[in-house]
Amino acid sequence: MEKYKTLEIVQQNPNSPVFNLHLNRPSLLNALSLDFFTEFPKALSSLDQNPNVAVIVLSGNGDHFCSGIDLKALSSITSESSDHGRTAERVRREIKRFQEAVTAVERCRKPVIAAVHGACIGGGVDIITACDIRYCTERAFFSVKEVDLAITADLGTLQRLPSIIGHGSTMELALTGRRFSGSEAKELGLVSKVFSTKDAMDEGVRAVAEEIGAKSPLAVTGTKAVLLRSRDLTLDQGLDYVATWNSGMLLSDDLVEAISSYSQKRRPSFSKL
Ligand SMILES: CC/C=C\C=C\CC(=O)SCCNC(=O)CCNC(=O)[C@H](O)C(C)(C)COP(=O)(O)OP(=O)(O)OC[C@H]1O[C@@H](n2cnc3c(N)ncnc32)[C@H](O)[C@@H]1OP(=O)(O)O
Repeated sequence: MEKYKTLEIVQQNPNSPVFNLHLNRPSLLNALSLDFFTEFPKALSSLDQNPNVAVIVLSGNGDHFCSGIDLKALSSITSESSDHGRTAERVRREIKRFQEAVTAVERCRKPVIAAVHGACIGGGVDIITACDIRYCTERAFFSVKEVDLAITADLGTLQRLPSIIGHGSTMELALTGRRFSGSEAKELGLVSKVFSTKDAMDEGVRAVAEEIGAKSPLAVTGTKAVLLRSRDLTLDQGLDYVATWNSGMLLSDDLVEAISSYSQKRRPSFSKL
């Protein structure tokens, strides 16, 4: 397994297709450094390419999920030179690079589940809104904090959060930057479930991930791909897209196995992707 400065990949059980990806700068509450934006897409791509991986669980080492952009990294990308045009072009390129790093979660064919405890602030919210499923603990707290740093949030929250919790709630959270709790995140639909403790969340999320990991990899990756694509299409275009997708993917060994295991009353067994 590759080594990273800001991340850690753990396979808890060698027979399991569930891999954990940990944000790993716990002394700085997993603040997102420049290295993170290079390493995160690399780590996701390596998990995506690894046939032993079916599901990825993203969480934070230490007491918090993520305290947002590393405030030192932020000052390094905005440092001024005398040429405003060139400075602006460089800053734009950096923002695009950071955006691509977050979008790597969506580019990964395999489901990525966010498990949030403690703080999930700014860039942390950008990351979890790109994830496929979100859970948190009772002590988790969230903030779309950018407005308080005089920043228009630019790594995906303003684009992805509305389709998760609606335009009005996104506007209110992004304009106020206020902190909200795990239970409010559940009420809003940002997370699917709130667990009482981190241990309970780790166990509950692992069970969900194992359940998804035992399903047809073709159907799981197809579901992720089609749902994400359909978000940005009209209904008719989305239906057309899935018809074309399934004309290529439906007639698979997985379909034969799903039907025969059902009639033989046994658990299906699918080959890796
Ligand atoms: C181009 C732009 C791209 C992206 C932009 C993204 C925007 C954002 O992400 S906006 C959000 C930025 N983050 C914040 O404003 C959060 C700052 N942190 C906090 O508010 C608090 O740390 C806390 C999360 C509420 C937790 O508080 P507490 O438990 O009291 O811990 P602390 O003592 O404050 O922190 C411990 C240690 O970590 C350092 N630290 C925390 N957050 C960051 C950070 N984001 N960047 C750098 N360092 C951070 C903090 O300074 C402490 O370090 P010491 O050396 O011990 O002082």
